[in-house]
Amino acid sequence: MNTGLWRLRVNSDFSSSHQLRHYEGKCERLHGHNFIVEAEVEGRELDRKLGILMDFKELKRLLKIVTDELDHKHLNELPAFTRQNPSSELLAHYVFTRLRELLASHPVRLKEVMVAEKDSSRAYYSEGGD
Ligand SMILES: Nc1nc2c(c(=O)[nH]1)N=C([C@H](O)[C@H](O)COP(=O)(O)OP(=O)(O)OP(=O)(O)O)CN2
Ligand SMILES: [Zn+2]
Repeated sequence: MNTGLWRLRVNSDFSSSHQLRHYEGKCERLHGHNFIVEAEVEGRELDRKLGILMDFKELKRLLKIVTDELDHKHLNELPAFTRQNPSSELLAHYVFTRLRELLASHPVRLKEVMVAEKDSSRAYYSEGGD
């Protein structure tokens, strides 16, 4: 059964402080969030014996490597965010780029990453237009 498209979605989280430079309002001041992250991969070929696209365990392990890089940090001090703001949008871009590097040897395509400061405020990043 190797037709069609499968998508897998896993999540992780991290707790960090940040401040949005140039923001006119309270978010310019130092504050923190318990960020939630989701990542979705897709692929067309299942492992024939196991019937899985990619082991959820492995996908979660790789996502956790990335969220651990952000956990309990002041995000503005990380090299990726000394010049650009650690907004949800740019955090989603950061996680996407790092996770895609870690997925290089796996037969899946990273489709989308979501970062949420809270359940009601989510930013999504993807590439390729679909
Ligand atoms: N598009 C974005 N907008 C905002 C971002 C962002 O990353 N992308 N970030 C912030 C701040 O981080 C701020 O901390 C958001 O705080 P929040 O508590 O969500 O703001 P509110 O108090 O207005 O939320 P309520 O849910 O209405 O209490 C701001 N914007
Ligand atoms: Zn914030």
